[in-house]
Amino acid sequence: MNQVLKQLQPEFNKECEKLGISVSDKQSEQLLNYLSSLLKWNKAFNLTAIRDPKEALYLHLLDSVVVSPAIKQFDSCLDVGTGGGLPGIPLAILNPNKEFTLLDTNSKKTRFLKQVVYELGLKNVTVVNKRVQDFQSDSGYACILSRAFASLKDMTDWTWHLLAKGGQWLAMKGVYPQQEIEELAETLELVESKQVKVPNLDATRYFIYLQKIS
Ligand SMILES: C[S@@+](CC[C@H](N)C(=O)[O-])C[C@H]1O[C@@H](n2cnc3c(N)ncnc32)[C@H](O)[C@@H]1O
Repeated sequence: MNQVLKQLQPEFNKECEKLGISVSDKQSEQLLNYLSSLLKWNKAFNLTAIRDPKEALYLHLLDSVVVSPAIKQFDSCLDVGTGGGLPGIPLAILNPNKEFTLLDTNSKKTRFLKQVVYELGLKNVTVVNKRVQDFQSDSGYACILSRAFASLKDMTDWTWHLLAKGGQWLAMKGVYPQQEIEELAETLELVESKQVKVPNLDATRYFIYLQKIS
């Protein structure tokens, strides 16, 4: 593991505890090993603009960890436009009993993800290299989530066929997406919007839950 991250591990564990998110020693190791790989392979795979380990710890890892309580009601999740695995990999580490599919159209990124899943021994993750519009699933997903992916309209249009009956979309947004909500089709409804504070992140996070109107 990256030595700077190793030194930051107690701080990371404390932040998780303050957030009320329980992280075992093994999960903490896996989370930091994942971040370490992301930073190590960044140059080769072009995974993130953030290069500083401490910044990445807060802006990537903790920003993903805070999603964990928000998906507790879902047993299967599709992380669409997952990039280097955010928030999908941290969520899969923290929720070994849920199934995660991490999808991205960029084959370099999915190659990195397959390697990470293998190295961390994650049995609950499937990595898919496809445009989401071309991806099919038999049973669909209870939750389709995304971080920094697309407008709410594009996200829901492109993944409409992948949501299981009774499922919900969960979009992570940096500002409240009033305009995007107004542009949504009448066949969709806003279930809930939650404001979430991420440690060391000046901006507020908004979790937007959407569902189909039946
Ligand atoms: C800005 S990155 C965000 C990555 C990650 N979710 C994060 O928060 O760091 C958006 C990702 O969406 C992927 N993407 C864009 N359009 C896509 C599509 N139609 N289907 C699948 N992936 C797509 C891109 O390849 C890119 O990796």
